[in-house]
Amino acid sequence: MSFPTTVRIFEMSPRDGLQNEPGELIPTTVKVELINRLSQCGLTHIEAASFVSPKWVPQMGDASDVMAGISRQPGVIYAALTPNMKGLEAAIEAKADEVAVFSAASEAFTRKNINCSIAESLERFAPVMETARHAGIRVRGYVSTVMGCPYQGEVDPQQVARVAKAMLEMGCYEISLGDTIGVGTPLKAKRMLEAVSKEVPIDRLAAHFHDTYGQAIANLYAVLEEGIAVVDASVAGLGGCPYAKGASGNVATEDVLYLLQGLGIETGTDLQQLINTGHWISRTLSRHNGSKVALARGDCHE
Ligand SMILES: CC(C)(COP(=O)([O-])OP(=O)([O-])OC[C@H]1O[C@@H](n2cnc3c(N)ncnc32)[C@H](O)[C@@H]1OP(=O)([O-])[O-])[C@@H](O)C(=O)NCCC(=O)NCCSC(=O)C[C@@](C)(O)CC(=O)[O-]
Repeated sequence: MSFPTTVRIFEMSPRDGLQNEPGELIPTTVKVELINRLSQCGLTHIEAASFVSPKWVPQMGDASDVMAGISRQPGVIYAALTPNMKGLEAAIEAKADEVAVFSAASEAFTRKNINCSIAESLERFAPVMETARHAGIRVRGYVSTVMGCPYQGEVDPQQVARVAKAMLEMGCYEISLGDTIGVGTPLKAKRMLEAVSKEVPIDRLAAHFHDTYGQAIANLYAVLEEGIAVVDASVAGLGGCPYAKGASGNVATEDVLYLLQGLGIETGTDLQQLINTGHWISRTLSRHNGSKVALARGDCHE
């Protein structure tokens, strides 16, 4: 395979980036400003909110207010996580452009994350898919723990392939493969992708890599080489997972963009504006900026 000529970045920071932020609840105004700034950078796909139980993920409890507060830009998709019908109904009400259902390749992780088995999660998604289809809303699917699980350890690539296939057959337009705790390495990433792409065409797959072990950029390079053309990333490397202790954020969007620019791959995103946004949100949350590119470029030039 060879590298794709264009890559779509799916920006995760307002959802995956903020859902696990410790301490006080992040003000809705900060989330809204983050999303607006991201859309000004040229990003066209932003996961803006999560309609999950606020008892489980308190930081996402203001999802409806966030969706109501943003300045929607033409051509930008504002997406939301919806684990069940209750979430979907709220997301439709909030005018989410698309939604996402999420399961995992590990039974133990699925139980901790959404309180059911993998099979039950798929059953729960069936009415979500049906209702979203009637409402004309596209549904993305996430498979977590594709390269390792914080509870069960090793994860069989064939199991990742089975769950990904089931979600595709259910009607998900794209399956995002989550290295939830960032334990993957390039060879592992390639082997996992090899197994999954036998069941799901590569142009229906996305890479969602966390950077816990500092391997996310290397892993991305490996899967881009195999033809992956959709990458999930989070500005300033914001994030973690509430049900994956010790997991750090998604790979930083700035670092992904720098890699892609070096490969001559188009994304339509402004790197300097993204760096400024990463510095701004890191300052606002009093948080270390997890982007190496942003740190190398120094302070913001706003
Ligand atoms: C799935 C449930 C709801 C099951 O949770 P449950 O407790 O089994 O569900 P339930 O149906 O018994 O409901 C319990 C309570 O939650 C309420 N509830 C029920 N559903 C909703 C909803 N949609 N929105 C708001 N409230 C909701 C419901 O009304 C009820 O309220 P009560 O009667 O106790 O007052 C719960 O486990 C949950 O919300 N989990 C979310 C976990 C989560 O958000 N994890 C992070 C996202 S996944 C991720 O980060 C990985 C990813 C995608 O990034 C990829 C990767 O990196 O690998």
